[in-house]
Amino acid sequence: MADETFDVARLEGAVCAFGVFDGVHRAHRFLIGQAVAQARELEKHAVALTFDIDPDEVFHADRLRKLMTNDDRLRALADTGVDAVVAFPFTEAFAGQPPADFMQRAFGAHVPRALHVGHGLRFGARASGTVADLERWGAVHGMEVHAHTLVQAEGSPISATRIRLLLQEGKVSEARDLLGRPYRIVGRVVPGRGEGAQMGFSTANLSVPPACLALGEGVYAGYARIDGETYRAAVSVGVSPVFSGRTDAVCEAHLLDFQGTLYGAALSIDVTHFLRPMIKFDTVDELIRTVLANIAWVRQHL
Ligand SMILES: Cc1cc2nc3c(=O)[nH]c(=O)nc-3n(C[C@H](O)[C@H](O)[C@H](O)COP(=O)(O)O)c2cc1C
Ligand SMILES: Nc1ncnc2c1ncn2[C@@H]1O[C@H](COP(=O)(O)OP(=O)(O)O)[C@@H](O)[C@H]1O
Repeated sequence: MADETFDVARLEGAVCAFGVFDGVHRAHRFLIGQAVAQARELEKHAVALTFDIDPDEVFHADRLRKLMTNDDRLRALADTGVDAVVAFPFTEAFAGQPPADFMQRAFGAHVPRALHVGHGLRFGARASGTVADLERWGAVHGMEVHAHTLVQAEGSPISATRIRLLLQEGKVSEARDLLGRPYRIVGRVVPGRGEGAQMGFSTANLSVPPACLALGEGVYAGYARIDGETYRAAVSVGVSPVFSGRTDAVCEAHLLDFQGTLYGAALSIDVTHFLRPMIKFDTVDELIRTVLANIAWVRQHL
């Protein structure tokens, strides 16, 4: 695991990969791999350089659908083979500077040896800074800039936006191909209406901020992790239409072979299969029969 002290002094002479890196998906990991390879060759530090929060949280909070929480993103970056992760504080004052000021503030005090970026990178006020700006600044200050074409899958670039669209449609296995790992839901278990147990299947209600639920409505299978233990799980995403008005849970999970209480626990679920859309059943009996059949499917296939 890399150093997570986020000390900007670590940029001095380092070979950096620079980006937001939501999802830390395959194209991100390729880019970071390029930086790590050059760092090893030059015997310099390899640094993943990012922001502490996703810029979209500041500028597009309304339509935000992140692939990862910021904590998970920083942890995943630390796990890519770099020596350190450096996160700039993403404030409007810092990120909203004209490109020239941004580069001076970001890199002026501790000039990196090289910066690896995606060729479409934008930064600074109104995202007006481009790779060409970085190259000009780099030429003056002794910082190489390597702009990479994004890794492609099935003829088009892998991007966080593309993965978000797949997830919104419930296409978890296509999303997994691009992410390089299953999509993960992270949340805390909160009390629900207390009716699940009577229906024959307890469900842990997960509190997940809408911005952190990129997955579309539907019923899924996956692996839930709690306190280092893994359980197979049947998961519903979206407010139950049968109980709409009486529940606001956006994610519920039944953990197979778990007994006990989960209230307050941090739960993560790696979602591996789409089972079916959410259904507005006419009767609760029909709902119970269908969910029990979904749970049986998970028992058999996972
Ligand atoms: C695997 C699974 C699938 C579900 N599918 C549906 C569904 O298709 N339609 C629906 O209205 N609710 C669905 N639910 C939600 C259940 O109705 C809900 O878990 C139940 O009402 C218990 O709620 P409570 O925990 O708040 O008491 C599903 C729940 C799970 C765990
Ligand atoms: N196998 C299980 N899967 C999920 N939650 C379980 C399981 N066994 C026990 N629980 C506990 O039961 C709670 C859910 O019970 P439930 O009757 O559905 O009420 P609630 O309305 O609080 O969701 C969970 O939050 C968890 O603490």
